[in-house]
Amino acid sequence: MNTPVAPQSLAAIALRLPVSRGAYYGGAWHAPRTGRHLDQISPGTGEPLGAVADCGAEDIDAAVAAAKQAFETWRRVPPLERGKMLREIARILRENAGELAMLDAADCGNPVSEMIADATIAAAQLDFFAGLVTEMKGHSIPMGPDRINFSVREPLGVVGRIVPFNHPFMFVAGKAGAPLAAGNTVVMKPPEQAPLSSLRLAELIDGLLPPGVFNVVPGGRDAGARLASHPDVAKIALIGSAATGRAVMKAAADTLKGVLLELGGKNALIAYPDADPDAVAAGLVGGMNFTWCGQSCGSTSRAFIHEKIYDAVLERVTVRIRHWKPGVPTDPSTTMGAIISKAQYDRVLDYIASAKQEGARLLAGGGRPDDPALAKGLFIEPTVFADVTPAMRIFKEEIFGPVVGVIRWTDEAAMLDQVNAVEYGLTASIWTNDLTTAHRAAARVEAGYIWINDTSKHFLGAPFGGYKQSGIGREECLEELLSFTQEKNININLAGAKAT
Ligand SMILES: NC(=O)c1ccc[n+]([C@@H]2O[C@H](COP(=O)([O-])OP(=O)(O)OC[C@H]3O[C@@H](n4cnc5c(N)ncnc54)[C@H](O)[C@@H]3O)[C@@H](O)[C@H]2O)c1
Repeated sequence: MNTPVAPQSLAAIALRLPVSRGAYYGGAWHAPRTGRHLDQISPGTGEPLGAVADCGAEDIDAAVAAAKQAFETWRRVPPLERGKMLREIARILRENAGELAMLDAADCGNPVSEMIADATIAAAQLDFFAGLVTEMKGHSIPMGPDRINFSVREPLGVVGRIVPFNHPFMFVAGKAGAPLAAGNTVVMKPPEQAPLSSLRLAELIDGLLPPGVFNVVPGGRDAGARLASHPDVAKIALIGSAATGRAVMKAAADTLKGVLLELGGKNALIAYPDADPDAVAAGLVGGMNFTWCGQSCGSTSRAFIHEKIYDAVLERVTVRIRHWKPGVPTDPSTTMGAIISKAQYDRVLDYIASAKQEGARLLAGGGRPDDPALAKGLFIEPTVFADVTPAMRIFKEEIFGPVVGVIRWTDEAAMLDQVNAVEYGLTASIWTNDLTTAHRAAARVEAGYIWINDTSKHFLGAPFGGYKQSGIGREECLEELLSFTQEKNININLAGAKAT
């Protein structure tokens, strides 16, 4: 169960930075062998949050060695015992949800009020996979009266997990659930832009699991690349961009390890003429996840609105969008946070400039907020462009920022071709009151996760993942657990070990 935290109690939570700033592996803290550190800056205020180890290949090697050794112990821990330990971690996350939310708000710029949900979602994921440990089942296969044939599922070994900045804590904690439940050990590489909550997690759960079972190695591309290519890593799972997905897959190829890839999206919202313009407007702004500046893989950043309701929807969008106002992320009343880094901030502004230049009509936002209290942070207003066309950059490329492009359509077949004319295929949101239309559109859209008359929500147990270049594999479901196992078939000759 989620523990709700009232805004007034959030305001009472002090920002508590982790004391440990190195790598956590083998159940202990280690200074980076690279000798390098990265300064952490709060995106909302520009305040320094201290330096964190910038680990590299040597650190990954040491962590993988510790994880490899721990695998021999962890794989023998009875499944229900493993589940019990994961549930205990989930309990600790809930108990410290406010503190962890405050830390992520300061480090990654998402509003603290929403980051509480991240901690509780991570706890729910751990509970979910803890409950699935006995579903790691094999089968028995009929082979005749004098034989028994059956298969069992075993863990893979050391699993490498690389995660991005948009939900640092939720990913670092929640994504450890499936591989650990299945009996693997994990080397986690948190995002270099926001590693503090992962270090705090390691501090909070230190001693709960046998040493080396769960390891955290902060660093950037070097550390990630070594994890992907390491010969003793049995599987590599990435949440990140399509470009990084390609690099990870190439690095994994040398040792033929499996990959699980959750990548980017350029997702479509499709509104049919029978849909209520007000509901569509709410879906359009809600689906953009402006709370975390659109920095969400599932954001529906291309809205295809039928011409019959186009003007009515846009009119309502300009009203509804006022709910999202950039503000200091650690302030409990803030509804929209800051952009993660200067590089990403410049990138988003560049996309806004390109849309203006290419002839899109700016409907809302389009630049920095003018509030002087926000002058030191990386803030961009929620931005809507109307009259976007397929030739424009903002139609095709993932911005990963608070910018949505609205496209007018008349012909369904042509519209669906445009929806599918991008390299991505992660989510889609379809708005209509007609069941036949909804099914027809859902069948045609090339995406792995589709909402009808809804947006953004994830349903634990339902497979989440992408078509095309949005990824390989499915998460948040039983298949995720099974993807961290391998099947062994055993054939018994009942005649016994006798000479014939
Ligand atoms: N499908 C999903 O579930 C999902 C969820 C959240 C974010 N994302 C995607 O993540 C991207 C935004 O995050 P980002 O900008 O941090 O992505 P990114 O790909 O730049 O970085 C993601 C992680 O990969 C690491 N990395 C970078 N280069 C690497 C390399 N060559 N080898 C190994 N690791 C490497 C980074 O250090 C980071 O930890 C967007 O494309 C977004 O859509 C996808």
